[in-house]
Amino acid sequence: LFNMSAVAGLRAGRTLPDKVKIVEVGPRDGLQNEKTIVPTETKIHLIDMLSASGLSVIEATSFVSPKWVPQMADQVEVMKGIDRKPGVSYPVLTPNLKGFQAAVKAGASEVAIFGAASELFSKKNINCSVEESLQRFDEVVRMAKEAGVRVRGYVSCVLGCPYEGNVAPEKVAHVAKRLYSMGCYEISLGDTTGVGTPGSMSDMLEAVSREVPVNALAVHCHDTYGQALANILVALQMGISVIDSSVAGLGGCPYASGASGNVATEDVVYMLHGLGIQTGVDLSKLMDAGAFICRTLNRRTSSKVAQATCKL
Ligand SMILES: CC(C)(COP(=O)([O-])OP(=O)([O-])OC[C@H]1O[C@@H](n2cnc3c(N)ncnc32)[C@H](O)[C@@H]1OP(=O)([O-])[O-])[C@@H](O)C(=O)NCCC(=O)NCCSC(=O)C[C@@](C)(O)CC(=O)[O-]
Repeated sequence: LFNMSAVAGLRAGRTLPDKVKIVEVGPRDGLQNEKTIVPTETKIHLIDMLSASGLSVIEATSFVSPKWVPQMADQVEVMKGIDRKPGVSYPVLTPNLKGFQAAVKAGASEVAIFGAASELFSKKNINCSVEESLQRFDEVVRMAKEAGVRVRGYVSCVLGCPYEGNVAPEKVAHVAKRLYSMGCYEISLGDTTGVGTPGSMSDMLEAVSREVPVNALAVHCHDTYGQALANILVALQMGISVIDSSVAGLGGCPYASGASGNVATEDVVYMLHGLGIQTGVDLSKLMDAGAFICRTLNRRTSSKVAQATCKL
């Protein structure tokens, strides 16, 4: 169904990966901003439907303050309730040691720390400066190493900040390098408000990949300006093979007003399969998961693929 010469053209002189790992962030990034509290059973059912679709990484919840993000207050029950499929990783966000300890107690074997390339965003999101956050994260990573827990690192605002505007690629590279040096196995670069374009994505990735090996990088694109798939294609062409996305395009960040959801996982999978890139994901089952959560939340899917095929 896809035009081989166009695919060959996209691949020309580039090394598009044969396989991509999708990090599904819908149950966490997608739901954290929902105004009404989503029942715990719904979250658990969504995660189980997502694992049944073949996704191998599903970010399940956050161990953050319930005063800051009330939607994630049932994190322990979610971790207890999910049917953990062998071979599937269920990372959770942990901003500090308190969150890390609670996550491990709840059975997490992978966590994510989340910093930013912008001072004001850091303050609004986790109530500390970028440097203070890196010191906190260092403690978390050290304890995680002792406990045999893998740590992923996020950098937010890599292509722009809702409070500071432009963010220099060198700033992103600096934070990414610090997270990688402390021991994060993967660094996810977040275009938190979806302002980036293929041009700014390419400039930023060039700067970051001078400091962090490209095979340790992931991109995390919000689709606010409709640029996410184009930006992801640029990342693939630059050798990145880990893509974050959210089923049905759920989400937005509570500390980045106006940010729409992540790029829809369905749309990413459709594009990757069209490029002949393996994901291990069954698109039809994934769309069932998207239809389930949209029906339950009474919201419209943001996935163009789901809209086109009427799996709403
Ligand atoms: C980091 C803090 C906790 C600092 O918040 P703080 O108020 O500075 O923390 P504190 O250490 O002063 O403690 C204040 C209270 O919070 C409690 N507390 C302290 N830590 C925890 C914890 N881990 N879990 C539960 N409770 C905690 C602590 O026990 C205390 O409770 P009190 O004595 O008042 O009853 C807060 O700012 C917070 O929870 N922020 C989370 C914000 C968040 O989740 N944002 C969304 C995720 S980031 C994102 O979406 C972007 C991303 C990753 O997707 C990538 C992208 O798109 O860019």
